[in-house]
Amino acid sequence: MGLRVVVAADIAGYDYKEQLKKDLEADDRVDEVIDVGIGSGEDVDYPHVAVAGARLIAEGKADRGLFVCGTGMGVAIAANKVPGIRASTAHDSFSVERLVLSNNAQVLTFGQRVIGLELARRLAKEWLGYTFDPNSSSAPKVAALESYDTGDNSAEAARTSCD
Ligand SMILES: O=C(CO)[C@H](O)COP(=O)(O)O
Repeated sequence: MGLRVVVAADIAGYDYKEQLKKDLEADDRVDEVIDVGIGSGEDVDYPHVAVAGARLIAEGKADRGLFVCGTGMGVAIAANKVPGIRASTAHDSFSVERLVLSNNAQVLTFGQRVIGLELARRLAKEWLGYTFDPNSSSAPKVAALESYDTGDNSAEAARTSCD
């Protein structure tokens, strides 16, 4: 089964979002692209579109998010406000890989004012190819993140590497 990817952008990320959306729609690994805005002629600030997109993932209606604003940082910060969501900007190949394989992040963000369009398109393609391995050495660290999110303090009680 292919991925359901939600895309979102403010006005500073709109042009990239439109191109990335086309790329995703043409990609065999993607079953569905859900666009939560902004649409043409709209102007909605980044916190609102990013939270709307992240909520779809938290509710199980989408698997991943690709969000764009001027820097990528605003949409990432906003998406991370939604419990269960892990989002970050990544503008290089290694970071995109680790965002999935280390952090099991559902949301990748780009800054339209920071990264070139062709690099963003290439990184988005690479991103689709990664799948988190729940048996990897990164899994307990992601579980610890989740436990801080839910307020379950079991991971903090069992922590081994920060003392
Ligand atoms: O990049 C943004 C937020 O991180 C956004 O697209 C522009 O925000 P602003 O600099 O506050 O206008």
